[in-house]
Amino acid sequence: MTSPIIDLADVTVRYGANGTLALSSTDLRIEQGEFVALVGPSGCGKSTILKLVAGLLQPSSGGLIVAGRESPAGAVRIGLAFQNPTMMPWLNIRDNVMIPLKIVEPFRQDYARKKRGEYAERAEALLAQVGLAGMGDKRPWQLSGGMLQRASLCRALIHEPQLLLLDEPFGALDSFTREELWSLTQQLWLDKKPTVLLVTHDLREAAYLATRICVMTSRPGRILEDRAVDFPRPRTLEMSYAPEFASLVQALRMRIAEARTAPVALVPTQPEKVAA
Ligand SMILES: Nc1ncnc2c1ncn2[C@@H]1O[C@H](COP(=O)(O)OP(=O)(O)OP(=O)(O)O)[C@@H](O)[C@H]1O
Repeated sequence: MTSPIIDLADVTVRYGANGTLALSSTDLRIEQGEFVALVGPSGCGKSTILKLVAGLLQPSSGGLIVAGRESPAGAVRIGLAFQNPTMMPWLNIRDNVMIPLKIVEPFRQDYARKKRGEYAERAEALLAQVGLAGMGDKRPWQLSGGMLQRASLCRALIHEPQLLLLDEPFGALDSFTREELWSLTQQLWLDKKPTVLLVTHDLREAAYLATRICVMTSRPGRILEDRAVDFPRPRTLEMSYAPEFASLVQALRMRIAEARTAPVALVPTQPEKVAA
């Protein structure tokens, strides 16, 4: 058996001394190439897990291993996309997409030396793949929300991350655009098979995209239920209206409703450090 790319073992996160206990006794193992959706009541700690895995936060107690290391920084190439695709307004879309290549090694050195043209072509190819052919010269304010989110996906993928962290990336979009981007995200995952951790409130989205769905308890969050999603690929919107798909979504909805009304009181079992 291979070791997991992400391994949280009995993790606690408290924000500030005597502050919010966001996670308690949280265990989560994710194997390379999985597409895991984290769902649960609002404020249960989903984004906190993403921040831990991204290396933006340290556990107050418990163990965190990402790609075999205790510190995620530098352990693995990570791509990030959030609900609000923040773009640098002074850069065009192509240059925004290329930002990770200017920052992340080994691309950084080559970017400075010789490969800018080659990288620009890579950005254009990705933009074309997400339906933004010819948009590279536009400024962020010239694009719609859906177009910006597509560009943000390109930026998350341009440096070929082994780990893709998505925090409600489609939450602000209308339902038609959102569903288009599900299909696109599925295709991008099938092409390169990065490990994906997706935080979402949209249970249809989770069922459409994920190989596994982890339902969390209300805060302090931990994994309440861990379900494999076995629908065949590529999944289609038609499939998302089939009875077995609808019953999965309904079961998840019920589970989250239970988690909201019956908060689980948990006491940390190990000495805590305090998160910033
Ligand atoms: N930097 C911080 N300082 C203090 N408390 C925080 C901080 N970040 C998050 N929290 C608190 O920790 C808890 C978990 O937050 P987190 O953002 O991880 O939840 P979430 O499940 O992603 O929420 P939502 O579904 O509403 O986006 C919440 O009560 C939140 O208010």
